[in-house]
Amino acid sequence: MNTSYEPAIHFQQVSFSANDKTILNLITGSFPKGKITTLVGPSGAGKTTLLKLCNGLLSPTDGQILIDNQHISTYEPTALRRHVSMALQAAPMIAGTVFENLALPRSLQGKKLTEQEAIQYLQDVGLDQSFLQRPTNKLSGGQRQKVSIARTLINQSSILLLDEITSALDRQSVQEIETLIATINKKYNVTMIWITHNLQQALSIGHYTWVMMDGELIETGKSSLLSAPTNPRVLEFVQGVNA
Ligand SMILES: Nc1ncnc2c1ncn2[C@@H]1O[C@H](COP(=O)(O)OP(=O)(O)OP(=O)(O)O)[C@@H](O)[C@H]1O
Repeated sequence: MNTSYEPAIHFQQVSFSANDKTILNLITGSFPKGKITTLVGPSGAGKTTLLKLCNGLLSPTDGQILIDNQHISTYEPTALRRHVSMALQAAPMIAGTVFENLALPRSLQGKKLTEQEAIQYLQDVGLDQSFLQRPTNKLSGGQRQKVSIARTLINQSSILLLDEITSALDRQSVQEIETLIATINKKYNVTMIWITHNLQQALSIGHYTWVMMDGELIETGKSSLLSAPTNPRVLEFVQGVNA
């Protein structure tokens, strides 16, 4: 990984075990500020576990995690979740309207979101104001993902964790979400860590990539490393995915 970039998140010798099983083993590396880094690797490699360590949903068994140069444990948990937001494949929503879902992050802080602000956030994700009063159970998969992303914008998070947000979507929605993420990344300078099984997506959208296998970080660097891997384990993984 190019060390000339300021890290938004730094892992130093981080390990994580659960039920006597080592899930992550001595992970050291950084996620550059304002850039999109993809996390790729076979199923069970530990990618989601690593993401959960980044926003305090899990705590390391060993090692240190720094968020914006500050030890993760020094953040108050709700402040950390605002600073580091997460969007999931299922885009979980509360029953109710899009507006109620957008207002949720604010209401949890005892604050209000105006309709005008909500419309602005919807525009940011390419949805018009007619969506405001729509029930979330009437949204398509792509629209749900857009609302879920808008909700993270309301937190004004500087770091966004994306866990396979396009894997359940049709081709057109995938393209729309990819464009949206690239636009948000540039517009708000948000650092993004994106788990994807789609190597083409990792190549085209990610600036950097982490390749994980069996709980270890086996390669990091510019995402172009995925197109011509020199590391034999990465090559084997890429050939397996493309087979
Ligand atoms: N709390 C836990 N206790 C025991 N094992 C766990 C726990 N959480 C995760 N694991 C195991 O750790 C490994 C890594 O899981 P993780 O979900 O992080 O992988 P992943 O790379 O995100 O996989 P996928 O691509 O399939 O989502 C898996 O074998 C999983 O079964």
